[in-house]
Amino acid sequence: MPPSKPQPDSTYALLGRVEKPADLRELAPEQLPLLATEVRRSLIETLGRVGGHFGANLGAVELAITLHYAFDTPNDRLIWDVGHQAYPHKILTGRRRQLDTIRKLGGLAPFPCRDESEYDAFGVGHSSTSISAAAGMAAARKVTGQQRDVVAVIGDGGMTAGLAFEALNHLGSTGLDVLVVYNDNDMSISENVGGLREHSARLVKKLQESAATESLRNSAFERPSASRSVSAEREAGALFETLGMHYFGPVDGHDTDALLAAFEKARNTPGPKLLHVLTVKGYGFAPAEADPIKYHAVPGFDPVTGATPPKKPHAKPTYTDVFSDWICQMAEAHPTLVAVTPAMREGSGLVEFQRRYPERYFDVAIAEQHAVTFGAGLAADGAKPVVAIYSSFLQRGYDQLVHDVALQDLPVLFAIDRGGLVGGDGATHHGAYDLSYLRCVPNLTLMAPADEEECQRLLSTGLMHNGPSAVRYPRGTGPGVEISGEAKPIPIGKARIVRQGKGRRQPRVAILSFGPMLAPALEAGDILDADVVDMRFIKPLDERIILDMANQNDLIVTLEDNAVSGGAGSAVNEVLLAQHDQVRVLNLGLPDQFIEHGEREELLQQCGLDTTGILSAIRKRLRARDLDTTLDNLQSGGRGTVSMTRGGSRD
Ligand SMILES: Cc1ncc(C[n+]2csc(CCOP(=O)(O)OP(=O)(O)O)c2C)c(N)n1
Ligand SMILES: CC(=O)[C@@H](O)[C@H](O)COP(=O)(O)O
Ligand SMILES: [Mg+2]
Repeated sequence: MPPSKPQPDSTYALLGRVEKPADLRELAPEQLPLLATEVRRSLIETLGRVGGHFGANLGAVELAITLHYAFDTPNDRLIWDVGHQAYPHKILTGRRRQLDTIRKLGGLAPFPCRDESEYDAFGVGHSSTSISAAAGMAAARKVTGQQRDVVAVIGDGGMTAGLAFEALNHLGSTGLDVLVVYNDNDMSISENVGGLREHSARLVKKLQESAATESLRNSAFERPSASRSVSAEREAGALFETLGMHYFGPVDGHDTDALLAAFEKARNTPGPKLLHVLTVKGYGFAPAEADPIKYHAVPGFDPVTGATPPKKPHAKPTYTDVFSDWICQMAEAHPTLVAVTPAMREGSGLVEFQRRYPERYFDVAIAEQHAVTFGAGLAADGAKPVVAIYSSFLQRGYDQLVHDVALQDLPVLFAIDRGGLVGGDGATHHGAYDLSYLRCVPNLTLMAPADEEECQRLLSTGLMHNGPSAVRYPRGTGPGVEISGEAKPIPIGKARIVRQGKGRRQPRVAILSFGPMLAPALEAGDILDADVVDMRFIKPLDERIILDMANQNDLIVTLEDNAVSGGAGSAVNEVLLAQHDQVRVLNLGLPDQFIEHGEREELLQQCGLDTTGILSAIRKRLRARDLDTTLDNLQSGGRGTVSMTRGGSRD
């Protein structure tokens, strides 16, 4: 049966008729402001219920409408940078009715995703990729002979990254016809920082002074009127013009007529061009305009008052809170300690640190590569840098970590948050590879705490260590272990046996757990009467404990919330292959595939990394004929062979 046609929705006079951009193009330009109001209403109503990225979406409503109106999507390519502001685009491209599934297991992806819609021209999640991708598409158009426009939309935060500048520098010299829409709301997740931001802010101020400022609505914000001084315009564009881009703007990004006129003008100017658009983060919802940091992403809220659910009393601290307390405490004792964040102050737990030690706090903007090498420079000349960074964003600073920090053996401490599965942000944001990509780097001490107290102690271990080190912890809360506050360093490379099997069961099993997997490891260990070890260090490994466990057990199980390929389990395998030849090994971790979005617990279950999945994988391995054979072999005094099984998914 053909799919039934969606019925027009009477809740929304115009939006109810828009199932795809072609419907939108049937509307008259004068109808677009009303459509914008309806898209905004839909966003507020839906995200109030289910949560998600919010403020940036409210700010990009008119942009999404007018871009789809003016350009022939999906043939014309529309690339959203980061993609956290692409909900209006999803609404207008046939996904309005599924918006309440966004970020949930099996639901809409958190960001544009090529598998989800033909309108999602490029998959995103990490920032500042859009101009490079657009340039690539424009170059592809040239060699394939396709006819299409290519448009990238990038925010002022996204524009601070080296990658964006690399792309502009290249694009400007190519002559390729690409429109870059620079969506400037003077905000990153927190306040945007840096010279480009200051330049832009000066310009807006000048425009406001040079024209009769008009308050477009009854809002806390005032934006520049259409008339502006020629010199201000020239100044605004100078940087981009220097790089070879035609500069247009700035334009009021909430004025649909102004946007359409600007697109028309840009379209008639061939070559690489940049349209500077001024918007307000949270536009149209007063609480979000007043507090864009809080409403960047929300758990849900009251659609009238904006009130968000109160924090539960006695809620456990998150690992981010644990880090936050630790770094403030350490800063008191270590006057040369400095904190570095690439634009993730809130998420990385540095709000209080900045308040107390503003002179030792560095937000370097969305610039992970620079953050890491900046840390190397700090360390080279005697400061104690703590680079607080999300696991998946550190991927961008990998060469800097290897070349600038580790190779020179510089004492930079990486506080790596969001290790393992993060939940609703999905495949782009899971910290699924850090143990793999870090454990091969010489000189680096790599640690993963199993609980809150251990997190502080390992952070201190790293801080006291005269070489590069990294402590990697997950998003959200831990098991709720009481924190002593002493944050005493742990001897490097020392694991701890948390549970000793009583030898009641045969074959005997030892579980070597890395980081937050200790809780399910212990549950499984209780049921199997297994030895359970909290490894704490991925590098250097506690080889003594590994070999003892191999000598005392028939099966070694390694457990981690990192990719099983090349992860902590692989490190254990290397030790056993080199130094032991009579033990079976089962490696459990994330499978060799990209993990989608959903609740962290749901995803862990899907990967077979909850207690049930772990037990089932171990039992399957114990039942396996080759293990029985080896056991027979061992019992009869023969030599078995070391055999590795790589797990990751459920039986
Ligand atoms: C490489 C990378 N670093 C950090 C982030 C986290 N992040 C997501 S959105 C954002 C702010 C982006 O600011 P902007 O581009 O101005 O968009 P706005 O939210 O203001 O619309 C940041 C830092 C990311 N997604 N990717
Ligand atoms: C889009 C983006 O990259 C950030 O907004 C990210 O979603 C933040 O994640 P946390 O909620 O884990 O801080
Ligand atoms: Mg911004």
